[in-house]
Amino acid sequence: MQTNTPTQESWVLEIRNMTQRFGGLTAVSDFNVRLGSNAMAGLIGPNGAGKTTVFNLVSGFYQATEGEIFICGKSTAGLKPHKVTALGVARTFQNIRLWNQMTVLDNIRVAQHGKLEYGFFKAILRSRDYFECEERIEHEARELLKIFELEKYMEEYPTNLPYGLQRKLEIVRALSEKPKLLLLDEPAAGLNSADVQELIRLIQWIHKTFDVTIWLIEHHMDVVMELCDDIKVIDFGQTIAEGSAEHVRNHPAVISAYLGDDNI
Ligand SMILES: Nc1ncnc2c1ncn2[C@@H]1O[C@H](COP(=O)(O)OP(=O)(O)OP(=O)(O)O)[C@@H](O)[C@H]1O
Repeated sequence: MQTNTPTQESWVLEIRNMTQRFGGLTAVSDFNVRLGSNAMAGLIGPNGAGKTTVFNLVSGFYQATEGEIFICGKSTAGLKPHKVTALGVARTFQNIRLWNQMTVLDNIRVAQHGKLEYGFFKAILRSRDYFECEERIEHEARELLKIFELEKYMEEYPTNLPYGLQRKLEIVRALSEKPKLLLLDEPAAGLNSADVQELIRLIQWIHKTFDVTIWLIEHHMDVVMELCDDIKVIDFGQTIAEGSAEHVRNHPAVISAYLGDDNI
């Protein structure tokens, strides 16, 4: 999957020959991908195909059994998730993972602490750096919530928000980390059709407005087909097709993988 044809070093994400085994099960097999800056790509496949495993590998939750992953040319080998985040990867989850004991505002503020410019001692000593940094984080969090029209929920707890807004908040939280690569794992899961349409518009707007590469897993085919220029299809961990929505939709291997599934 190649988008915007940048030079070799400037792929936002490059995965080379990645394989992931869990005991005797090969969840992902010889997987390759290249995403350039500002790409909007999709990863689809039937249940259990290996999609979330790919995201877990890219975001450092798993270390690949074989192969390599590069974020903007830097290898993620051996890096813990927070170090991968620092390289510019942010994600959302299939099942929303917000911090429900914190307010909406604090969810955004805390997410930004991965990129703090002051250290432990400056925090203890309450130095000027500490206060300036905290002020900036608070300001940015408020601005972001305003931009996404969530400011009236700032002091609410996430569970008090309608489900569609919780999904949106999770995306905003991921964006607050200023990622170069945003991984969205089934953002439309559980949404009604009106909310799905709103989500499509939201993702299109984010893509147009922010300098970020978006990679999306989604079971709603209309969402993937409408949003993504480039779609990769996997089944039992193997890549079975890739290309435009039109190409993938009519590919015999894809039709066969989804046979009996009304979604395609
Ligand atoms: N930590 C793990 N340990 C053992 N097996 C795992 C683990 N994570 C995933 N698997 C297995 O790997 C395979 C791929 O799972 P994965 O969750 O990546 O699929 P998926 O395409 O995201 O599925 P779905 O669309 O249903 O979410 C499945 O057979 C799953 O049971």
